[in-house]
Amino acid sequence: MEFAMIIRKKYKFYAAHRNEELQDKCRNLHGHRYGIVCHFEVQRTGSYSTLFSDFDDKIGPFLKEKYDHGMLINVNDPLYTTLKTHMVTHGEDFKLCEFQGPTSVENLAYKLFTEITRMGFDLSLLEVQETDTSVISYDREDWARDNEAQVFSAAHTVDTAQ
Ligand SMILES: Nc1nc2c(c(=O)[nH]1)N=C([C@H](O)[C@H](O)COP(=O)(O)OP(=O)(O)OP(=O)(O)O)CN2
Repeated sequence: MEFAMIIRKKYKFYAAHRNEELQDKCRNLHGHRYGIVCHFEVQRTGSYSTLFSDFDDKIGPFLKEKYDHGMLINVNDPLYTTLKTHMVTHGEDFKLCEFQGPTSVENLAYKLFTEITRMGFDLSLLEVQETDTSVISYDREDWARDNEAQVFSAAHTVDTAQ
């Protein structure tokens, strides 16, 4: 007999960003320790369902490579062009994690949900913690709505290269 259950896995990465559209302290370049909790729906047929390592072997390295010690940046933020110019003129290679819209935690959740789903995992809920006091819970319905609304106008250019 097969039945569904949930496995919860936690990850984290450190990244810089800013909220260029907000008229407060969040406009400044600053950093966060982003805490990610993935709720995966898995099928259980015996003593084991999906092994923890099946998640860790893919998601851990992905977050390390694409996000950790990088900068989340809206490609429409003028700072993006400035950083790209700096990289060319100074021969530096910053880790820029490109968003097609503001780097809000809501948009980060959308992007991560998309990327993790495209890896073949069945996410039912994603929690993203940006600060000590703020966590968002983002589920399948949120993702379906965001896809429908095309939250990023070029939403489906999300980079999933691994
Ligand atoms: N709905 C959202 N609100 C805010 C977002 C967001 O992505 N979505 N982001 C921010 C900023 O990134 C900010 O860094 C976090 O702000 P804040 O909660 O004010 O963080 P603090 O830990 O500094 O809170 P204090 O209570 O002032 O210590 C803001 N809002």
